[in-house]
Amino acid sequence: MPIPSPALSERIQPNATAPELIRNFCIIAHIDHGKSTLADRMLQLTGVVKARDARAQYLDRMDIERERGITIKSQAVRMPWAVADGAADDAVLTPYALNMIDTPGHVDFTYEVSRSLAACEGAVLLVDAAQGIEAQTLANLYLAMENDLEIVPVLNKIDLPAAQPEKYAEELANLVGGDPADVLKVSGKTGVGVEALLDRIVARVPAPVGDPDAPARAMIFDSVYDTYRGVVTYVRAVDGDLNPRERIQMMSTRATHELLEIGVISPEPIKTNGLGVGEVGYLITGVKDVRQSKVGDTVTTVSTPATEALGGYDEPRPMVFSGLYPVDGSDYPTLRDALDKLKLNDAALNYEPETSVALGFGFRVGFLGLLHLEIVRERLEREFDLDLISTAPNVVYDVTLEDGTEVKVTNPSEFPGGKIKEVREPVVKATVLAPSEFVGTVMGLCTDRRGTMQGMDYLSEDRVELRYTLPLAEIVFDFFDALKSRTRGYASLDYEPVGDQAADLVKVDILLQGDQVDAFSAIVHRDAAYEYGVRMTAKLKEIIPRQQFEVPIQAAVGARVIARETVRAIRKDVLAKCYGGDISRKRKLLEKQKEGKKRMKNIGSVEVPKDAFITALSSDAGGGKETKDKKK
Ligand SMILES: Nc1nc2c(ncn2[C@@H]2O[C@H](COP(=O)(O)OP(=O)(O)OP(=O)(O)O)[C@@H](O)[C@H]2O)c(=O)[nH]1
Repeated sequence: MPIPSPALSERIQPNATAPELIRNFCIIAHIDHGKSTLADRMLQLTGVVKARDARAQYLDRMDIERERGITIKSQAVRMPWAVADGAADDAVLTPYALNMIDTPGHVDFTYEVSRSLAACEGAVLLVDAAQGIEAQTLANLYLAMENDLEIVPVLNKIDLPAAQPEKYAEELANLVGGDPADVLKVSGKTGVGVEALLDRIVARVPAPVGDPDAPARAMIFDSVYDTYRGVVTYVRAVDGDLNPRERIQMMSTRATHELLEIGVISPEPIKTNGLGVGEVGYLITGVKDVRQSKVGDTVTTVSTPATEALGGYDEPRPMVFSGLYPVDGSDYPTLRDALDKLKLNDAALNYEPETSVALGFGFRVGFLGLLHLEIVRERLEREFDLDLISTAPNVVYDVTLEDGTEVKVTNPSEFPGGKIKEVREPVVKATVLAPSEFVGTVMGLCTDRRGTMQGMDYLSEDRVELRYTLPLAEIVFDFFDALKSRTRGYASLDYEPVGDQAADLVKVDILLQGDQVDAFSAIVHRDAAYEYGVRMTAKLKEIIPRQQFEVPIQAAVGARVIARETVRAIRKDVLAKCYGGDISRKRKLLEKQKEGKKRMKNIGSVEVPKDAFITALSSDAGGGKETKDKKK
């Protein structure tokens, strides 16, 4: 006989914190498969968020996150959930504490995803019942399996008319192993099946294990800058315990801090007397900069320090660089202050001043990827009221000269002109999932973008997984856009950096009247140089206003000009007053005019309004395509 379901109010009593009553889990999903909606529903069901306080995507706190409907920073919430154990007639309710760690879903933030996963014992693998498995479903699943997490497969959005729960339950069961009948079917929107999912989490996700008597060790999986409280560090305690007023030490840097406050989020911060084995909560130390509290680092106490850190951590490594310039040059100091402030909250942000002939004073900024670039730019414009222009994004190149000197190039205009022995560029391992009818199309695109095929698998009859190695630079431009448009939006993409490779790359310079315009220099494959040159010169011809003299626009590789356009001079009609007259007089006037122009050309320089550069750059920048697509 099934155990009668207890009343909801009985199930959400405050709960104990013994490790065996704790379940730490996260939800992993492809973008837009409904992770945040499901998380909201869980918060509401467990009484953590009262219905009247509920607002869409409670966990996504940043304005940008809410507007775009994406999760950038992970957050952790504790929820009470009691489960009936024992026989039907004398069932007792056991109160559990469920810690839900919300993870970002976008490729740019894979490192944050993997740290959040390391803080859990289980993962709800959420798949849209109308879409099926997508590239990030796989990428996140593999990350979860690497972390030995118990996977709870779940189909979401079963309320949609287009949902095909039976078909995708089978696909999902094939992927994670198990019976299609075991795949839970829920709707985050209507709440159907969510209680059963909470019960399944308690039943399937293992309780945390750790040694309560060992020196304290807790892993940092997120840290956020708060204007009032300084840095708030989210940790998962593994061994021992952390208590208020203790001095703690960061194991990677050996820096020590006093613990001012310790607590859990449910869903607002609640102070507690400490964090023990398996618990997830926050620490406040008065540190003012997130770089002193690094994601992936291990926290221990100064009095009895642990000797071994928990796993390693990666420094966030910028993959994509772009120049950021204020449209109004006098905003430069504001931009500098704004970047300094943002950096307090974004350990991955990285910048140094640079100047450009065309754009004036600005910064070369390193980002984790294109979405990161766009978010930073948007926050700068919105939170600091700045008008910015960003140059086309590029990756980092390692250049070895013939004399053995090695140069790291983050700005194409600094690409060395001398004798080059080798240029290396970053490559990624890309996974594309697409309906099988598009296999040829996807292969064609990847080959065009210098990809090398690594493998291909059929996930089901009509869905294929293609694996390629591709230069990151090729993805940075418009790969995602091209992929989506060629597959009518059905393909999905995920990629991760896997090192670098030597490539035949050249720098294409754009010259106006013989002068190099730094903002337009680009590093491209030798075979693509001509096309880039022709495209840029044609575009500039359209936007550069006509001058008193002729302006040549050239694209050059080294000293060799590969493309040329000319902005015609405004020709004053010197013959206007010359009715009739003989041809020699006309010729004389024209000769004289030509002389004058030559002089002007020599002494004058091209006057190009900054707007023209801005137009050219903004229509060329590859940024933002992924998010634009997402917003649909
Ligand atoms: N019909 C229906 N729509 C849903 C359901 N769950 C989510 N949605 C919708 O799907 C869209 C994406 O949901 P989100 O919860 O923002 O998706 P997400 O996975 O959190 O997205 P990221 O945070 O960007 O990874 C939204 O428009 C939701 O309203 C559901 O169960 N049924």
